[in-house]
Amino acid sequence: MSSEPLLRLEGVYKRFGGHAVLNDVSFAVGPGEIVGLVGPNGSGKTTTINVISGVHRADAGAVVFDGRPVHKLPTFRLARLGINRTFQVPKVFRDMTVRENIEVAAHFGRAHDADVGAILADIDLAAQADQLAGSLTVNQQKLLDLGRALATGPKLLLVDEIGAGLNPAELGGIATLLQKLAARGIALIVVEHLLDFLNRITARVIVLGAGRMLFEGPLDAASRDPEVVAAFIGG
Ligand SMILES: Nc1ncnc2c1ncn2[C@@H]1O[C@H](COP(=O)(O)OP(=O)(O)OP(=O)(O)O)[C@@H](O)[C@H]1O
Repeated sequence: MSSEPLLRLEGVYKRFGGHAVLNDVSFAVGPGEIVGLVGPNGSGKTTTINVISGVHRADAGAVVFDGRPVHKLPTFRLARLGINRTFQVPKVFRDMTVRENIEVAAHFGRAHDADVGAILADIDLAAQADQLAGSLTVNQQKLLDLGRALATGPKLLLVDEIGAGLNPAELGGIATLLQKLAARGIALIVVEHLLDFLNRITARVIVLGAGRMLFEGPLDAASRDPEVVAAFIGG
């Protein structure tokens, strides 16, 4: 990790109605680093991603990206700066071809010269380039969702539960791809319930419990941390 992180969350708070969903969340991510974001259901993982990507605005605290505060910027401005994400349920245009999905996404990002062929090869969908996205399998739609995010030329990619419902071979393929992206310098925050999958791609996790940061460090140490164990078993 370089001396200046790419992303810094500083004391981020988010409430929905009377419910405090994020409570003083602070962490940093460097270029090319993969960080796992884990925690029980409802602990605030997706909300963290939604705040970083501009879907929700933090009530207090700051999100600093590439040295500038970005927590008041809308999603499309953040995409142009180099922040993009995937969704738990892939958001592809089902009536467009795979290639068209990537071409459209490229217009919203930083890299207007997106190399569509290279992205299709990365996500292993070159053979399906002219098929309608709606005809793809769930795994392929997740890969296309990732490809759409890549078409914007992200420096930071937020990956929300990409592993759910995939078989071991599909998981292996996605793990390899995420590592390849990190090796190119893209920072990744990976929200995931599948700890074996996370363990393959990163040694560093942040654990949230009821919106608070419970732990930051190696995954194997997290699993021995009493507060983390209590949060997962509802203690
Ligand atoms: N737009 C919203 N309006 C109201 N409450 C919300 C909203 N989004 C999230 N919440 C609530 O915030 C809490 C945290 O939700 P979030 O989706 O961030 O959790 P999570 O850790 O990603 O959970 P999961 O693992 O189940 O996806 C939950 O109680 C959820 O119901």
